[in-house]
Amino acid sequence: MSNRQSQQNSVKITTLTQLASSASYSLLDSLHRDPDATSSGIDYQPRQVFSGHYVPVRPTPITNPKYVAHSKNLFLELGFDDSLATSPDFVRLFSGDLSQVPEPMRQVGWSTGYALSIYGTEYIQQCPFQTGNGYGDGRAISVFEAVINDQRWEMQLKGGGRTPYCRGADGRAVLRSSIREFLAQEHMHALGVPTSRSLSLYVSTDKVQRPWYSEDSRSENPDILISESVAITTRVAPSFIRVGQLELFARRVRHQEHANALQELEKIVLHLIQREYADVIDKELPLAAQIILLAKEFRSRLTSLIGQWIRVGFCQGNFNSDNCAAGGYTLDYGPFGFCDVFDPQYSPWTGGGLHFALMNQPNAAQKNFDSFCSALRPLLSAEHDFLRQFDEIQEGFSNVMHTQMNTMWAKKLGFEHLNMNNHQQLYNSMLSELDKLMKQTKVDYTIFFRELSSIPDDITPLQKSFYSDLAGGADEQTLNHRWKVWLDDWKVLINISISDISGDNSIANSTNNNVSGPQSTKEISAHMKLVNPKYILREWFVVPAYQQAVEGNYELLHELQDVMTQPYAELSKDIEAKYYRLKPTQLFEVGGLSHLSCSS
Ligand SMILES: Nc1ncnc2c1ncn2[C@@H]1O[C@H](COP(=O)(O)OP(=O)(O)OP(=O)(O)O)[C@@H](O)[C@H]1O
Ligand SMILES: [Mg+2]
Repeated sequence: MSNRQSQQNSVKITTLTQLASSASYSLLDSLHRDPDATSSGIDYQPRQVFSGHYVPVRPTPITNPKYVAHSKNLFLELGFDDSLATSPDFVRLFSGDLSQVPEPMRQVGWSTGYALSIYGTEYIQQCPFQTGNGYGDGRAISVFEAVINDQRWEMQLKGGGRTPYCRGADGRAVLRSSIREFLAQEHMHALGVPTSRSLSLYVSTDKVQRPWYSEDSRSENPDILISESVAITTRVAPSFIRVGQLELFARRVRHQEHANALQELEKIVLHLIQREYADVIDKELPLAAQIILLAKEFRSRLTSLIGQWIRVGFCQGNFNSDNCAAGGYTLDYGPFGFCDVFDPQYSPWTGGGLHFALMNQPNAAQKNFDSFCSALRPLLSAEHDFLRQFDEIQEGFSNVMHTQMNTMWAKKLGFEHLNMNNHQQLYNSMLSELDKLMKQTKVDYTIFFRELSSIPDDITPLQKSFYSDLAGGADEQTLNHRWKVWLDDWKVLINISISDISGDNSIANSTNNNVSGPQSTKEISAHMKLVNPKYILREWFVVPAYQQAVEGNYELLHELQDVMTQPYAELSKDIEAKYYRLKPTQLFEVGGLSHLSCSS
């Protein structure tokens, strides 16, 4: 019986008391508490936190919490009954009120400090004290950790109120940004991209002021102040340890800030291994050997993650080390976006420049990996052999990243099983012409690859993805001719890959050494449709959903939730007409819709 079936058949959790019995607070019980913190968790003023791994914080509940949405998929995986999402105890806890939770749940949550590196450069100015001791979870508060179906989960409120790291801000998240994060997390999971997950979303009657864009504003930055409802989303992950968190402790070691600095670094690293890498790293190994395995595995997860992001056209517009989860999954859906037009320089965040643009994400990831390595290095200082291996792992990042990207493109184009050694030249020229054509024609990335996945007879279906209005001076006839030639070349390769598999040609050097590849174009098409999604969470789908939600109508939000958790499926004609289409030209360049200045 599959895991999912056994969960469906087992008795569902319907009360918070039942859920409480799975409580297991590994972080609170094995890491160090800030010695200056009070255990009551009434700790809302910005202050410096000099040591310890976490600060106990009691969330500040939102007033009149009202149910907006929950993730049915995650509920199913966790064995939660859907009714739990609207049960008073559950709503109370996940809207920030811990005062009545059943034992052994704890009435105090926790927030963690972290450091920040932007594209590999260490920053401390972001911290109000200019020391780095005031920077961390300013509005994220974890409230529960549990082992459910043999898997450890941490549940964290986003927008749960102020913490010592709030830097004078209000600790809140608005409904708009909460809906974006809520939808995106479950969409990414359905796309098969590792990510934090969404549990629940509650809105309040409380309002806060936020800078935003006036209607149809073309301005880069918000130009008005608006009043918005606050909300709390709960996100769930095996841990929320960020690369920036490891850096914080490593910097303290480097600057010899206190006597326990090295011990705190070691503890957080071992804790990370247990939370995120227990299945691949034996905890009985010496520390240095564990660190080598950790670096190797994180490199593998991170490079694979970036390949997956690019596969689905996802851009993490602010991929700093504090937004880089050390478990190797996607975290912090602030200024993120899925590209409509294929543009290597696509970046949804106006402040991200080219650093965090779509096709520069491998480089941004490498910078975060370098920050990760420099955080681990103090733990290897006396271990020369291990240090050499560690250097090799760090230096090997770009090669591994390159291989991941090649594999990703091969899969996206239906060549999972092509024997590259025999056809490299043909393959390379096909790929390079595709790159040029996609840029010159201005294709819709999702629609193009989805249409290609049907292995069309001619270019007519592909033309559905062309933004002809944007192609500027390009000569349409010449482009169409080039597309015809390209499609023929691509199909020659597709046919070769089928004969490679069915014939005697050696498969030993194929991209993944798997001999049981597809035997027909039909099978290749089916494979491609599992790699190239049909439905993608475009920002201009989300905007009307949150605009409606602000009025108390969640219909569009729930429809999007439904569609975007089945991104590879063929859905109804109505849904197709609504969600499988080009971005309307008039929506390009509109602030809040085509770009964002911050996560607010
Ligand atoms: N309204 C707010 N109140 C307090 N702190 C905030 C607020 N908004 C952002 N921050 C803090 O500013 C920093 C940078 O924000 P960023 O947009 O990267 O993160 P975020 O979206 O709040 O959170 P996360 O990375 O946890 O998903 C974070 O440390 C965050 O906690
Ligand atoms: Mg962040």
